[in-house]
Amino acid sequence: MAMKQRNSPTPTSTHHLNIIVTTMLRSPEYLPEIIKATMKLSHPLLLASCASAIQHQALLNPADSDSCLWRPPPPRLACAIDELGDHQSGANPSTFSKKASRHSHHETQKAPPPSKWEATHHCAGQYCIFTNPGFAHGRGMVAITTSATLPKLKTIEPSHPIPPSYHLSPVPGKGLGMIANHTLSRGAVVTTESPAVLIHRGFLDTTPPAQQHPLLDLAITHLPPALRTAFLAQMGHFGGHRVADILATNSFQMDLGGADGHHYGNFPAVSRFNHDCRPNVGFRVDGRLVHTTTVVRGVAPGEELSISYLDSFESRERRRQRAKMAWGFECACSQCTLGEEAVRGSDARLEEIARIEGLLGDFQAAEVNAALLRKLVKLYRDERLDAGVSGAYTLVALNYNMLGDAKLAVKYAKLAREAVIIERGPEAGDAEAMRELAAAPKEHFTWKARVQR
Ligand SMILES: C[S@@+](CC[C@H](N)C(=O)[O-])C[C@H]1O[C@@H](n2cnc3c(N)ncnc32)[C@H](O)[C@@H]1O
Repeated sequence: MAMKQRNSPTPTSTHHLNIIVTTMLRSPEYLPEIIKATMKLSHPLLLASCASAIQHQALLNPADSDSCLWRPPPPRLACAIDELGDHQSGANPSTFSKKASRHSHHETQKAPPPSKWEATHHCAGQYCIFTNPGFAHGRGMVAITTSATLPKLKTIEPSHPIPPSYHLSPVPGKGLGMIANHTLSRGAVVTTESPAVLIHRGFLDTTPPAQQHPLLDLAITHLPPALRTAFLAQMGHFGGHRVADILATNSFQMDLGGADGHHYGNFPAVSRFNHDCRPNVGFRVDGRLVHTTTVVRGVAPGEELSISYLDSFESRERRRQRAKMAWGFECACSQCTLGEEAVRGSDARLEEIARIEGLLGDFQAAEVNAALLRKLVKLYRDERLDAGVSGAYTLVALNYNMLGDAKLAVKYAKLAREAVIIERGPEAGDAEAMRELAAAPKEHFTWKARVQR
C-alpha cells in the first residue's frame, strides 16, 4: 500500500510483518530466495504504512479492499455547508461544469427508489458526482469519481445492519466516543457500514478549492435526508470548509482496484470511534466496500470502544508525532500516557518484536528456535497488541512447522486462523492457508524446512 498522498505526512512505518507473512504464504517455491532478498531491503521499502496494513488487509488478500483511516488534505477554503441552504448547495454553477441539468432530489419520495447509480453530470474536470439514492433500501450513497469507477460502484453491496451494542457519549479531550452498552466478547461485531460518500483521491489532490468545495457541497445535497444529517453531524477537527473538514477528520483510504482506484470513504457511524494505540476493536473493509469493526479482546460495559488510526508498532514518540501531524490531536490514549519507564519498556518490546519477526522471516537465520517463538507471543501479549496478533501467530505457526514441531504448528495455525477471521474476515486468504496447515502440518511446504538445511 503506497501512501504518497499530497499534503499528507509520508508515513515511514517500520512494521514489516505483513510482507514477511505474505511472502511465506504465497511463494512456497521461492521461499528461501524471496525471504533472503526481502530481508535485505530497508524497512520503509518493505512496509505497508497504516493501521489497516497492520491488520494485514490488502497485502494478504487481494480480494480485500485496501483501506486505512487517513485524513485527506486539509480543507483550504472556509465555506460552511450550513450557510448554503438545504436544497441548493449555494455553489456557484460557474465553478464547476454542469454538463446537463438532470439534478433531482429525493426528499419527498416515500418509497425508496430502486438501487441504481446515476451520473448527475455535475463535474470538475474528469471528476463527477454519481448518486444512488436507492442504495440499501433508500439509505443512499454518493460518489465523486471518474466514469471509469462506475462499473465498480455498481458492484457495491449494502451491509447487513446489526443491533447497536454501544452508545455515544462525550469522552474528556476527545469529543464524542463509542461506549459499550454491555460485555462484548472477542470476535463480536460492533458495526457494519457501507460508505455514505466516496471521493476519488485525485479529486481532492488536484482540484482547486474554488471548484472542489462547491462540488463537495452539491454531492452532499444528493444524499437522502437522514444520511445527509448523519454526515453533517460528524466531527470536523480542522475547521474551514465544512464538508472538506468532515472528510479530512473522518475518512478511510480505500483502493477500489485498478490504476484509478484510490478513494476516500466516509462512514458516519464508524466515524465515532476514537483512536487508541492499543485498540480493543479492529476494522476491515471488504471487496463489497462494507466496513466491519470487530472486538479484538473482551470489553466491559461502559468501556470506550476504540480503533487505531496509526501504526501501533511504531515508538510512542513517533505515534504521538503522527497523531499530531496527521490528525491534529495530542494522543492521550492508554498507551501514550504511560509513565516514562513504562514507555521505555513498551518501545523496547516493539523493537524486539521487529527484530524477532525479521529473524522469523529469514529462512537462513540460525537463531530461530522455540524459545524465540514463545518470546514473540509473550511480547505481543505484554504489549496488548490484540488488534494485530494474527500475523504474529501465522509466523509462529509457520516457524514451528519449519522446526518440525507439528503439535505447536497446529496449535498456532488454529490461533492464527481465529485471529485472521476476527481481524480480516472469514474470506481472508490466509485463514484458509492456516486451516490447511492445521489440517496437515507434515504435508505443508514448510515442514522441517529449517531443520533440513
Ligand atoms: C474520527 S473522529 C472520532 C470521533 C470524534 N471524537 C467525534 O466526536 O465524532 C477523530 C477526531 O476525534 C478526536 N480524537 C480521536 N481520538 C483521539 C485521542 N486518542 N485523543 C484525542 N482526540 C482524539 C480528534 O479530534 C480526531 O480528529
